Amino acid sequence: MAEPLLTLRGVKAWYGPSQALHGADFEVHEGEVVTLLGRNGAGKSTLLKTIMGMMGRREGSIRFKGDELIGLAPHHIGRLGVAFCPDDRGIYASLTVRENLRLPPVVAEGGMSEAELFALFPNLAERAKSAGTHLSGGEQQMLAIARILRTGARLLLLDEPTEGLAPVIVDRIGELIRQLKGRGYTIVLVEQNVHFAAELADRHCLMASGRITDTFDAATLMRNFDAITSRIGV
Ligand SMILES: Nc1ncnc2c1ncn2[C@@H]1O[C@H](COP(=O)(O)OP(=O)(O)OP(=O)(O)O)[C@@H](O)[C@H]1O
Repeated sequence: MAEPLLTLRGVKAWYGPSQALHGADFEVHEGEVVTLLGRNGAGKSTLLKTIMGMMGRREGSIRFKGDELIGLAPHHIGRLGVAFCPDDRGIYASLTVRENLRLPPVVAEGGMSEAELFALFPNLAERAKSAGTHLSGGEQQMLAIARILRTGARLLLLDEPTEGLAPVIVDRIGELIRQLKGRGYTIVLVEQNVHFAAELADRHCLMASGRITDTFDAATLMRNFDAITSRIGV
């Protein structure tokens, strides 16, 4: 098998004096959709933030396409083609949809144009001039994803994209992730909604106490759904 696109070995990270990752090992191959599942506080969001260089202190090794990311600043990691979509979506209330969309710098060729994005997200096209705060939760999530698709990043780190959204919007996001996979994007998805994750991902990694404790392929999760979901408390 080819080298993974992203490889974490013994990754540790701290919030001030408090350690949140305790030696996480994880890898993702190009074109894969992988979920991080686990109880609240297991370290899923922290793992994404650590990959993106957003944790003050981190140790271990994070290799992306041959580059070591530990020690690099977030903007530098972004320029290598990694993009992060935070769970609070990070939409600027005082900016319009179009301004929010144009905020992150383009880092590589092959990002989607505004016209392509507005075709993919017709709701955003209709609201191009509206302020970020006037969007529904679902529209804000779409905008947060659209924004990173413009940059040309090919590794997308999505933190709970379905959180707090109505079932019809959750379905739309699932469909979007499938389309992105079809276009060859690599996606790491933090998800509490295991039903949603189970239908989308190639692989599932369980986290507990700041480590990856198990990895399952999609078929194994489906076969052992009840046992696995009870382990992660959902
Ligand atoms: N800003 C912070 N300052 C200090 N500790 C934090 C901070 N954010 C998270 N933690 C701690 O780090 C650990 C991992 O949290 P993290 O948010 O990564 O968990 P998670 O698996 O994403 O769960 P959740 O779904 O609740 O976000 C927890 O013990 C949490 O209390």
